[in-house]
Amino acid sequence: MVATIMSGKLLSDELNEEMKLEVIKLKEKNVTPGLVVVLVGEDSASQTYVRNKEKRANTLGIHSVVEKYPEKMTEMELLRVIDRLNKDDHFHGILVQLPLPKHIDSTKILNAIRPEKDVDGFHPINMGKLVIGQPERIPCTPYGIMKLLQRYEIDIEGKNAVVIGRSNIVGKPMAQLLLMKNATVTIAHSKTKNLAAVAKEADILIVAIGRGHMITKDFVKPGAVVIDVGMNRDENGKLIGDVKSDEVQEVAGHLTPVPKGVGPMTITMLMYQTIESAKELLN
Ligand SMILES: Nc1nc2c(c(=O)[nH]1)N[C@@H](CN(C=O)c1ccc(C(=O)N[C@@H](CCC(=O)O)C(=O)O)cc1)CN2
Repeated sequence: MVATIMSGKLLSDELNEEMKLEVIKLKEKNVTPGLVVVLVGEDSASQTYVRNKEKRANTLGIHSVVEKYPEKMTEMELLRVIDRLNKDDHFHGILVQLPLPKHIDSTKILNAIRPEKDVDGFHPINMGKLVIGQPERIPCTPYGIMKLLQRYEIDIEGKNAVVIGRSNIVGKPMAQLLLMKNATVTIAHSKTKNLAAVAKEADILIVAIGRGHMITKDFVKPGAVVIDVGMNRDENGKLIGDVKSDEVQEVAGHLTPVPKGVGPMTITMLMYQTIESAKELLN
């Protein structure tokens, strides 16, 4: 068996065309969706992601501003920035690029964003709404994965889904979204006993561990759908996923590549939620 490759890049391109039309319609009603991205410090990967977000927003016709601040900025100063952006009607979405410098408590900062403008879906109100099955803003990576599963017509109801990783950004919201589609969901993590056996039960396996090539074919049930959220650098600096794709693709039914799998969908869903947030102005 050779797995079908689920291309986040292709789906992103399709959704971009739809979003461009949505933005044109909103502009005809005098609403220009606005996104502000706040970047603190000099992390080079973060700078790349922020640049990509800005580029994508511009392509779609979204008003996009990047506010850059020095590494030594204080928590209080950043809270004041958020307060100002919360009140600025030009912005329907506020995103604070993570990770923040260590001296700043990211939870405090994310909790200060107005939930309506929280296009990352990380605010406790938005997380809570997701948990009670009334989502309004959804973390972009798991949201993008759900769109990929839908696009590739993956049946979720009644399936065994195993999510490896329990972060607030990916693992927990991912499990919740799969549960909402009536999967039987297991969350596995670093303390899980016999991870390979647990993973091998999965019809849908979501891997967000952060360890390059850790998931070999021994973790995968034949025909399973395998979603690789990992973004790691190997010894040559090459981007690799958590899944050893060359051997897993011989066992899995579907597999997301790294790059061009889950990554592009994260940015796409950020744009999508910015547009949705702007649309709410019309209601
Ligand atoms: N506030 C947030 N911070 C961070 C998030 C987030 O969702 N919200 N996620 C990550 C970084 N990230 C977006 O911010 C992100 C990372 C990677 C990609 C992506 O498209 N990756 C490409 C490969 C890029 C490369 O070559 O390095 C791919 O997978 O094809 C998009 C978004 C942490 N911070």
